[in-house]
Amino acid sequence: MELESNVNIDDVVEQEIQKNLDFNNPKSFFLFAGAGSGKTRTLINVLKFIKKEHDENLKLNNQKIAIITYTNAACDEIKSRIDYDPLFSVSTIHSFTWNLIKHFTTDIKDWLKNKLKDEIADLEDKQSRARGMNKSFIDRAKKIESKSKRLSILKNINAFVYNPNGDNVSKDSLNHSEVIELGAYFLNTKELMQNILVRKYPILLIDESQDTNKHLIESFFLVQKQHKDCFALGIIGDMMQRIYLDGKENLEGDIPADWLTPKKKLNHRCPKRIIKLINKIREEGDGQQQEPRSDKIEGTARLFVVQVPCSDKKEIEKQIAIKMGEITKDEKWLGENSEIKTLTLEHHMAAKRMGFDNLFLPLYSTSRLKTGALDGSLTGMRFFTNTILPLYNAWINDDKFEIARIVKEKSPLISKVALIEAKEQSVLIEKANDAVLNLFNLWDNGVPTLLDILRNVADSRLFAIPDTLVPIANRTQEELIIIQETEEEEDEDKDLIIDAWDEALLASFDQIPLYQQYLIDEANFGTHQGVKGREFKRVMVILDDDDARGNWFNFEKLLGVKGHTAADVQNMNEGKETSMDRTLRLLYVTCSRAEESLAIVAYTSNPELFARNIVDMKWFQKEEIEFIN
Ligand SMILES: Nc1ncnc2c1ncn2[C@@H]1O[C@H](COP(=O)(O)OP(=O)(O)OP(=O)(O)O)[C@@H](O)[C@H]1O
Repeated sequence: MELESNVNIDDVVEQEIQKNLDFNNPKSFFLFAGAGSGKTRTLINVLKFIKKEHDENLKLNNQKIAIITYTNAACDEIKSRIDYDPLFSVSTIHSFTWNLIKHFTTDIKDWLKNKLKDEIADLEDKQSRARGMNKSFIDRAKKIESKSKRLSILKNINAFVYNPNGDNVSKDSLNHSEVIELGAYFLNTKELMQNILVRKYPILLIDESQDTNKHLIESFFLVQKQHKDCFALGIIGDMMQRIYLDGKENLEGDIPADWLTPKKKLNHRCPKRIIKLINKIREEGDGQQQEPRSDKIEGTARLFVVQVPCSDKKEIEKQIAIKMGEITKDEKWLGENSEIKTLTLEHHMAAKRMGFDNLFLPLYSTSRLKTGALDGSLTGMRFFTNTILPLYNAWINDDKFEIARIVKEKSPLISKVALIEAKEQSVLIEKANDAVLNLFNLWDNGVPTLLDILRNVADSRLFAIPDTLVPIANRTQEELIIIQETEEEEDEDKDLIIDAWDEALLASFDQIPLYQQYLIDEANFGTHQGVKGREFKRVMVILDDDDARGNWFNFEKLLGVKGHTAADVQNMNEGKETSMDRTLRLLYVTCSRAEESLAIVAYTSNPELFARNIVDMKWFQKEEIEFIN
């Protein structure tokens, strides 16, 4: 008997949202949409409906619909699918927030003035209690100096600048987190800002809401609450796919009772077997379940359990791919031309395997730098990836035009102002050329460290040094000696961010292109974060706590091979997030990328127990598990 098709069962979700898009009485909604449920398609259909039904009215009122997505690529995709219609303003959270606040120069100045004053007072207080000259003392002095300088030039700024995709190192610029903080602060405290928002955009739709900055999400919730009659929020997301630390925990639980909460049931991406697995994984989380499309294939999921310690992991994974080729009869698992996406749960593992760990790990292990290290937005990192690396590439390709273009665009030595003020412009240009030559002399004796490069650029002033790196770049010889001599001292007031950078900058410059490749996900090897929203026919998910290090993720604990620590138990009792929650979510995200077949490779100290637990949890059947010793 032919099974009845279910492929249209989610049409009601769009209809429900559309029906409630009444501009005289708008209803906010939280659309629950699990992996592969076609969020983008729903969003586009809703936008097309708005265009058809409300275009004229919106134009008459000079209003637009705002859509916030997570990445520039997602913005481009949506814009192209709505034919670049100006009725819709599609942007990332950073550019949306900046457009909202950018004309409030005086208010931004006040906010920044207070923030800098507080920070300086706090640093001075610590300085006054310091026991003597040591690394922390020197670092703090540099920070006081640079913050005081920023404070003193505030009054001269006529307008702030900010580029969501840029370096933001000029004196009048704001950085990414300042823009987000300002947005949330203004929305919470300024009625005018709220009115501007709701007047301009009667509907604000937020995609990937689980990873959108929690402070801003809360501010948008507040605006909605205070402007219910003329403003609706549409939040689209899946809490099981929350990856960044910035996102709001338990977003779903905070949705007001009068909102619509439609749910998509279908998964259009994965085959039946894999949906069964991700449903089981999800049972351990929020319990939401999906249905496969009735026209989907069965697909394949296999678990390979590897005893650790073991030798060559690369070879083991190669053999597993061959086995998957035999099981699935799919040649693309095999050989040189195989098309497999290997995903890891942990960035640590990816960094180590790809060889940029010295650079990445110190930053990634520091909680305030973690998200920036993951998405490549740290200004300190961008200095190397977006200025030095392109310059270096131009240098090895002997591309003089490109070198000149980068220097012209970025060097304060030949900035417009400097050239206007100069008596002889040619002198400045020569100085910039010498600085470039001098920089590349560093490569004469092998690949320099990032610290060598930083110091060289700080000396020549070829490029502006990002604020975070200034204390490190400007250390004098005497200070370096004191730092060396006092390095081992215990100091509870030490600056974790500077310390992390101190360690990261010891990495060789060679690690920058590898990190960059990882960021833009060119490598065949990725992590959950790089593959957000993507899909691949064949997926190999690697679980390896040994390589993962640290207590951020731990699949052996999740699967009962290792016991919970006292801290885990305490966190669980207090309802706080644990490494098991995070691991579960990442497992869900990675496994749900597979369109046809999936191999999970688990490196574990106790293969028998691991396999037994996983069978008990009904994630896999015995026949689907293979042991590798
Ligand atoms: N109504 C539909 N009919 C057929 N295919 C669909 C439908 N909706 C989505 N798809 C397809 O299903 C796949 C998953 O869709 P999409 O990537 O938009 O899901 P998603 O909700 O963003 O998933 P995730 O959160 O896992 O990234 C895509 O290949 C998409 O083209």
